[in-house]
Parts: sequence; C-alpha cells; structure tokens
Amino acid sequence: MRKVITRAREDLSVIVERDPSIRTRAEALLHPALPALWTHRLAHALYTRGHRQLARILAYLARAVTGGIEIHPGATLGRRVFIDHGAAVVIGETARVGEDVTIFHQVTLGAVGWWRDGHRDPGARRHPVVGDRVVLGTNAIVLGPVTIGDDALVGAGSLVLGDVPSGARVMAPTAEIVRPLSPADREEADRPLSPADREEADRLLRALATSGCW
Ligand SMILES: CC(C)(COP(=O)(O)OP(=O)(O)OC[C@H]1O[C@@H](n2cnc3c(N)ncnc32)[C@H](O)[C@@H]1OP(=O)(O)O)[C@@H](O)C(=O)NCCC(=O)NCCS
Ligand SMILES: CC(=O)OC[C@H](N)C(=O)O
Repeated sequence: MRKVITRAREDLSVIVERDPSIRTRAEALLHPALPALWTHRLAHALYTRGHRQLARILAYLARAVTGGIEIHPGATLGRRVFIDHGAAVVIGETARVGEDVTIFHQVTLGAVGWWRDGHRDPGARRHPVVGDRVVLGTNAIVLGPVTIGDDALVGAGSLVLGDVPSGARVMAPTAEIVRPLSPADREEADRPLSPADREEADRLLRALATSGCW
C-alpha cells in the first residue's frame, strides 16, 4: 500500500512539474491523465496474470471517463509518464513507453495494420518502443515496431514510420503563412490591364498555344 501511495504522490508531482496550468497537487487530482494511468497500472497487472477480460473492462471504463485515453492493458508504461489533456490518445498492446515520457493529446502509438501484422511471428511486437524522457507532441503518430530513442522529441503532427535515434527531433512541415497584401500591392493587383499589357498577354497566350506545350 505504501508503494501505491508513493507512486500516486509521484504522479501528482509530475503533473504539477510539467503542466504550468496546474499549481497544486490538489488541483492535479482532477487532471484527466490520472484515471487513465492509475487504471492502467491495475489493468496491466491483471493482464499479465492472465485476467484479460477484467483488464479489458478496466481499460474500457478508463477510456470512457478520460475522453478517449485508450491504453491497451498489455502496454508497458514507465514511471512518471505524463499524458497532458489526454483526449484520443491510443497506446497499443505491445507498446513500451519508458520513464519520464510526456505525451500530449491525440498521440497514437499504433500498429501499421492487420495486413502486415498477420505475417509477423506469434507474439511479435507490432507497436513502438518509446525511450526515456521522450516528448510526443500532439497528433504525433508512430506506427509499427519502431524504436524512439531516449530524449527524442517528436513534434506535433509528425508521422513516424521508422526508428528515431536518441536525442533526435522529428519535425512535421508547418503550415504556410500567407501574409495579407499591403494597400499598395492590393492596388497593383486590382489595377486593370493597360492595352499594351493586354496585347502582350495575348501574344504570350498565342505563343503558348502554338508551342505544343499547352
Ligand atoms: C499508409 C499505410 C496503410 C501503409 O501501410 P504499409 O503496409 O506500410 O504499405 P506499403 O508497404 O504499401 O507502403 C509503405 C510505404 O508508404 C509510405 N507511407 C506509409 N504511410 C504513409 C503515409 N501515411 N503517408 C505517406 N507515406 C506513407 C512508407 O514510408 C513506405 O514508403 P517506402 O516504401 O518508400 O519506404 C500505413 O502506414 C498506415 O497509415 N496504416 C494505418 C494504420 C493506423 O492508422 N494504425 C493506427 C492503429 S492505432
Ligand atoms: C492501437 C492499434 O495498433 O490498433 C490496431 C489493432 N487493434 C492492433 O492492436 O494491432
């Protein structure tokens, strides 16, 4: 029982440390990650002792109360794993998550698909292994039996299908920022074509049409 209380206090401290919006352990008690992590610990213990159905029921209940944190009871999670926000986090059956890992919402540690996994040896891993102190940004998707090395950072919105070395940073492309036109540029864009410009444009179009590239 002492061990359970120590781990619970540790989980609360981790929330206060890594979520600036939470100031006290009392506040951390209402963090959405807690029911997921605490239930998973129990579910995993039941699962490894062969009580698959009971473990499944617990995981099902945790998913319902956390807005969709779905951790398969077979997955292994290290100490001080922090799941921020939590909505729609999926961690597959053979995933292994190290210690001090931070996981934001909508992260998937999933399999590539049944068409691939059907060809693996029975019991073979089909989900990722995540090293210690890794950060998985929101919407990061890691598929297959790949390894994310210690201290790696997987940026928001990344799709990872291969191993990531320790300490590496994975960055998804960011959205293009289109700046508004300045009043002068807008005036230029709206200006009607002069007769000379129109003639030049017609000439270019005719040249294109007869070039065979059109
Ligand atoms: C796209 C997908 C179906 C490909 O599956 P696959 O069995 O690996 O298919 P293939 O072998 O035909 O394709 C692999 C190639 O596609 C590329 N690829 C895979 N997923 C891709 C994606 N989403 N976008 C772009 N390229 C992708 C791979 O890099 C690989 O390229 P390469 O051959 O140059 O190395 C799979 O990656 C996927 O997205 N599965 C969905 C599974 C899922 O959502 N799981 C979550 C479970 S919780
Ligand atoms: C999380 C995930 O990989 O789901 C896909 C499938 N249910 C499986 O366990 O392989």
